[in-house]
Amino acid sequence: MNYEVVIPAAGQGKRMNAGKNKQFIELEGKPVIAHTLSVFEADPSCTGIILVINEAERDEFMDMIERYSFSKIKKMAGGGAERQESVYNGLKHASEPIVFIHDGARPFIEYPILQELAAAAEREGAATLAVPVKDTIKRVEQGEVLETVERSSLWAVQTPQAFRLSEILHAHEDAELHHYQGTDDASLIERLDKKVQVITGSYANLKLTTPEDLLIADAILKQRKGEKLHDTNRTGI
Ligand SMILES: Nc1ccn([C@@H]2O[C@H](COP(=O)(O)OP(=O)(O)OP(=O)(O)O)[C@@H](O)[C@H]2O)c(=O)n1
Ligand SMILES: C[C@](O)(CO)[C@H](O)COP(=O)(O)O
Repeated sequence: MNYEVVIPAAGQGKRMNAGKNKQFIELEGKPVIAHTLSVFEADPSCTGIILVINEAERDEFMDMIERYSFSKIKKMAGGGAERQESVYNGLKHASEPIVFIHDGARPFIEYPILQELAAAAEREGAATLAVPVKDTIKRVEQGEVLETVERSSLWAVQTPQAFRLSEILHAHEDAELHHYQGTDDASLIERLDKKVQVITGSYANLKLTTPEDLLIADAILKQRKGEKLHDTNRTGI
């Protein structure tokens, strides 16, 4: 099933504290955003990529696109002050009935799960990847525990999230109208009392947020490289 993807990459990476947009941090010599784009570039069902960027970084993005010969980027939209605004700016350029939204800062998404997500979005209207939380979660105020939240139904939500285009556009329009700020796009659908299907993702699909995430990122890449080498040796290719 075909889809387009909106990739917000217009953040500042404040928590990463790298002195630049974290999209341009290199992992094994390749910028984070190039790792992310490569997955969608390689997926035949992805018909177009809408990349959302800071205008001030346009030249840097253009150089990266040329260097890796990405051919599916149909639009580079300008980012907004918050992620939600950046995504909405990108969505306005989408045209496929199914659209994915995926953080530029999640470079480890893997190809096989994308079809499952697209099918769920077509069937249910909205779908997200998520994983069960591993830690005990407590509600805390002013350094004091208020309660321990029952963990069995808590999931950590990831991207991609997939939607019928008409529905997510309407949800963003309505959120803007009512000044609602969510931390993901699925929550904009939820506030309209519509269903969001959960597809179990992978703990490796982490969002690079703080410096220690880069250590995990290196380990994931090394492990994947090792796996590829192992496959190549087995098949003799
Ligand atoms: N105004 C914004 C804010 C975020 N993003 C993008 O949304 C994704 C997830 O956001 P986050 O991890 O919070 O990234 P930053 O906003 O860059 O990080 P920070 O909050 O630490 O500054 C990232 O790919 C980021 O580039 C965006 O396009 N526009
Ligand atoms: C959308 C998201 O990736 C879901 O986990 C996440 O909420 C975006 O990151 P932010 O730090 O809230 O901008």
